Amino acid sequence: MSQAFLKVEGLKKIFPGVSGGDDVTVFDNIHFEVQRGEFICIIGHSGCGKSTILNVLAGLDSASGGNVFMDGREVSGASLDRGVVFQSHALMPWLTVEQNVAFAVKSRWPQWGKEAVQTHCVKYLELVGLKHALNKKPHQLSGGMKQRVGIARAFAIEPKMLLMDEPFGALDALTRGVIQDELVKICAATRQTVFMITHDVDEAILLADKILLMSNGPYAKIAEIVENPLERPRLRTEMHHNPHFYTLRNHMVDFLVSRSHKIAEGDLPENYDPQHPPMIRPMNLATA
Ligand SMILES: Nc1ncnc2c1ncn2[C@@H]1O[C@H](COP(=O)(O)OP(=O)(O)OP(=O)(O)O)[C@@H](O)[C@H]1O
Repeated sequence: MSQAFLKVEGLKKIFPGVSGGDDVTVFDNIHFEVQRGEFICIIGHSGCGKSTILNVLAGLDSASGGNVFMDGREVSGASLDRGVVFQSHALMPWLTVEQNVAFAVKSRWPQWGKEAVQTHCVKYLELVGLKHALNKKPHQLSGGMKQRVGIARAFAIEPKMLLMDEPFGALDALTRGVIQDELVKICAATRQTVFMITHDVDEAILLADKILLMSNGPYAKIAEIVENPLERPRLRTEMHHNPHFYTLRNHMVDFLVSRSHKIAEGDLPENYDPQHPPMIRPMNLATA
């Protein structure tokens, strides 16, 4: 069998207790794999450790145990091989839209000339609908436009893996929908491998190939890996007509409102193996 593109083995994170309190094991024994070109979403209640996992994958935080391998190499420290998009767009306010993207592109390909950098930046800014705003400064942009610049910048460095921590969390529903559609298009065009945190079940169904369901902490677990059966291309405005949509949606909502708590209290399936969390296919949920 071929090696997974990203392999997470036995990941554990302990944060030291505050003011002499006990240490907290946020999660332990986390195992999962991501194949090249896959879009993975992770869903779980606040505080279960999703951002911590993402930061470890990005190389911005270190684990207390376990390993992460990407493309056959152990991840240690930040690298342009992994692009990150956070909820806050983190743009440089003194640079224009194009210059913000160009800054990252020049770091990735320092040998490129001015024209090559410009063509590359414009291509990605066009993909997120910002060709008209190349010369604007961040303070002249709406929240949604700023987030689009962050997304264009992350895709433009063509990272081996893109990590997104609730990128649309701060946006209104309408803007969120428009940018989700753009993300669907840009992923289809680039076949980018993505690991994304979201709290939005519908967003995960629209975007993901697989959804990792994380139980509550401490000692949070990857309780299930849900395969998304909805064929691509998916349309936000039509996918609720797919016969699998509500089965999938109800399964995830049910996890969040009830099973995620029960699992945290120790109510795990008898044959649960953290190294191979149950793989759920919604068309046969009853027997999964
Ligand atoms: N630097 C830190 N020091 C101590 N505890 C921390 C630190 N960072 C995170 N934690 C704790 O670790 C746990 C997991 O945090 P994390 O931000 O990874 O959760 P999350 O699932 O991403 O939450 P949310 O959905 O609210 O963003 C939380 O209980 C948090 O308080």
